[in-house]
Amino acid sequence: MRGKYLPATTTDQRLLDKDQDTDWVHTDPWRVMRIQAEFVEGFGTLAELGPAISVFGSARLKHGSDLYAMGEEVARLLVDAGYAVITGGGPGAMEAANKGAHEAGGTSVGLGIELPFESGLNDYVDLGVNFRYFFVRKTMFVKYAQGYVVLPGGFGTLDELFEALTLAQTQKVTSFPVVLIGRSFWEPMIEWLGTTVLEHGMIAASDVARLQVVDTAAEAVQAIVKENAVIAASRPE
Ligand SMILES: CC(C)=CCNc1ncnc2c1ncn2[C@@H]1O[C@H](COP(=O)(O)O)[C@@H](O)[C@H]1O
Repeated sequence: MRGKYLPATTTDQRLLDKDQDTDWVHTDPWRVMRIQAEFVEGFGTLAELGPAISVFGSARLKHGSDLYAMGEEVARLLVDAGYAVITGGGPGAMEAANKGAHEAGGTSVGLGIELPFESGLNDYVDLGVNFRYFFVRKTMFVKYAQGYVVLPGGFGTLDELFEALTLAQTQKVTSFPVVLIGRSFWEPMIEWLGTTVLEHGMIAASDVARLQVVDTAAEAVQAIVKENAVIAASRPE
C-alpha cells in the first residue's frame, strides 16, 4: 500500500492501544475463541495421559461415608490395573476417587468446572484443568477415558451417565464399558428402563444391557478390565 491507501495507524499500534469499547468481550465470536482455547488447553494437557477411566458420583458424598470409601477403593484398584483416574475435580465422590488414585501413586486427573458456588479443585488432583463450559469438559471425560465407573449421584452424575449411553447408542463413540456401583441405588432405574421405557419402544434391550451393575469396587474394576480386553481383541489390527 502507498499514498492515500496507507492506514493512519499500524496493526501493532491498533493492537497495543487501549480499546475504549469493550462490548466485544461479551459477544459470541469472542466466546468462540474462549471455547477454542478450552479445547486447546484440555487436549494439550491430556493428550499423553494414557489409558484412563472416568469416575463419576455425587458431589455431596460425605468424607468418611461408605460410598466415599468405595470411591477411594475403586480409584486405587483402577490405578493397580494400569489406569489413570479422571474426575470432575470437585468434592464428594470426585474427591474420593482423586484421593484413592493419588495415594495409590497413580495419575489423578481433575476436570473442574466454573460454578457460581465454586469450591475449586480438590486437594488430590495432580493434573487439573478448569473449564468454563460444561460441554467442553464433557468432551474430555469421553475422549480420554476407556470406560466410566459411576457411583450413586444426582443430576450431574445422571447427566454424565446418560450422555455416555446416548453417545454409545448413536455410535458417536465406539463402545466402552459403563459400570454402575451400588445395586440398591441403581436397580430401580435399571428396572424402569428395562420395563416402562423399553415397553414404550423408546430404547432397545441392548441399550439397557450395556449397563453393568455391581456392588463392590473390585467387581467394578474387573468388569472394566474384562470388557476393555474384549474391545481390544475385536479391534482391527
Ligand atoms: C457441593 C457441591 C454441589 C459442589 C459442586 N461442585 C462440583 N465440582 C465439580 N463437578 C461437579 C460439581 N457438582 C457437580 N459436578 C459434576 O456432576 C457430577 C456430580 O453431580 P451430582 O452431585 O451427582 O448432581 C460430577 O461427576 C461432576 O462431574
